[in-house]
Amino acid sequence: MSTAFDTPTSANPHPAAPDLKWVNSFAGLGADFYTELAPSPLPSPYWVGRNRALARELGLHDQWLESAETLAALTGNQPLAGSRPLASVYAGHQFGVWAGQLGDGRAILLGELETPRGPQEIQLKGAGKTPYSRMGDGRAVLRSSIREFLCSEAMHGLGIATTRALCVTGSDAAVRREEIETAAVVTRTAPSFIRFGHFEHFSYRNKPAQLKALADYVIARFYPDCREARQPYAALLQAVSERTAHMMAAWQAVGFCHGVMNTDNMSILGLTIDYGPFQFLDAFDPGHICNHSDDHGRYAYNKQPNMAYWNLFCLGQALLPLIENQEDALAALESYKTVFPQALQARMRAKLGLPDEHESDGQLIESTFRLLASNKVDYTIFWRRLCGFTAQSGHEPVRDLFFDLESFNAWALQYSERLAPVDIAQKADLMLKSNPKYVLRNHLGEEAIQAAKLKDFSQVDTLLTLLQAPFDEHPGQDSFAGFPPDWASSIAISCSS
Ligand SMILES: Nc1ncnc2c1ncn2[C@@H]1O[C@H](COP(=O)(O)OP(=O)(O)OP(=O)(O)O)[C@@H](O)[C@H]1O
Ligand SMILES: [Mg+2]
Repeated sequence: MSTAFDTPTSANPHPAAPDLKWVNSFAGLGADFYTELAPSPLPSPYWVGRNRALARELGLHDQWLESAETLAALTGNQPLAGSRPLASVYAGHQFGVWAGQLGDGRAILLGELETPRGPQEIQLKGAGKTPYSRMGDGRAVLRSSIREFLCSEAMHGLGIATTRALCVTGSDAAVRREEIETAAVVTRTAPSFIRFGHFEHFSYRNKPAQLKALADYVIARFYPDCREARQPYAALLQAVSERTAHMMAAWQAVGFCHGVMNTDNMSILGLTIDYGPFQFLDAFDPGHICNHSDDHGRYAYNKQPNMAYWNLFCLGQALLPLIENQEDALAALESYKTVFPQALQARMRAKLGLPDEHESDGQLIESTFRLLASNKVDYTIFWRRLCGFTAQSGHEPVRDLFFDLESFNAWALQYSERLAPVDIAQKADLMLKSNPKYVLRNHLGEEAIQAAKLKDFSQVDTLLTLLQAPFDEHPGQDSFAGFPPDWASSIAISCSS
């Protein structure tokens, strides 16, 4: 099939400037939804990390991510022909409180590209001030940009719905946070960056026509089945609730803490969005709070599923003028309460290597979580070691992780009994595909960041390779799959980014 991304032709001689096909459908919503503006340039940009696999998926030439023109364009220093840069307006509830109008304060949407994976929006995060920057400087620092770049690809590698990251470019331009840092820009992609907060904005401003236009746009592009429903907007709320439920089950199963689940950070497509103070659990602590700015633990690991429901409730309220009937809205939200536990249980069964469902599985999963919590066991290492556990053998490497051996032995007996009828090869295969060896632990990100600050980007590259295939063994790279060092617990990740 011939696409706009095929090998260069005489009409399109430079691989750095492929004939990108822009659609820019969001811009078609009209001026109430955004402000058109160009990104602000940064001096002397350089590459920090490049995701060639994603570039290929998007149908871009390999050389595209090598060229100086692309570097300039994705740092915001040079326009890309056909793009239509804009910052969108949204609102949100932050830490449970209505925050009023927000918007893309440092992210600029270049537009939407036609790609072999369907239309994809291209956004530059950290590309300068916009009318929605409020007190912010419109910038993102190198540290947080590397974290976002690596984590979005890690989540994708884990099979979790997420925005993606094509590259990070840096500049030595100074950015003031707690200390002086340097600037960076992450080029992100997603079918859409629309958040719950976009709907809240038009609802709270009492703009029903815009609210309806936005809902119709989202339905037409992403939830076309809802159009056929008796109440399309209630159907939309239900579909978003279900996607969010699947995303939350995936987070909980892998031990991912998001850290800032405000409604402006909830994607209408059920994608993980805004990688700020996130963390993959080291020792299993259900009440773990990864965001040092989250004083009351609103977004602690074990509260995330309820917070997602709270956020969906806000979306439901925002959609009420369209749904009209409160009963329909509540019924649509109910789906979260059934889909989330089912999806979580399915994921946990896979982690335990149980291909079929059994009525005692819920109890086994509960007792596994309790055991991990009381022994503060490393979450990722436990599950990976468990892949070698059978009813007859492989207990030792798992037992070594526990100090309360009596409880472990009781649990191991319960698990062994459940495993008895399961085919060993099938179990191992399922578990090795469900329990990653590599996750982006805080200390791994931190080491890559420290090296990157000295202009050594090799660890960013290495981590990207490992995290894009986190279930594979990667011989020779075991040091990236080990226990966190003692200093890892002193890493303080806050909202500052
Ligand atoms: N340095 C900054 N300059 C301008 N606006 C900012 C800055 N940091 C955050 N904001 C804005 O503050 C609000 C909340 O920020 P939050 O940290 O949730 O988002 P973010 O990390 O900037 O981006 P995103 O959600 O797009 O990944 C958003 O409207 C965001 O654009
Ligand atoms: Mg945000």
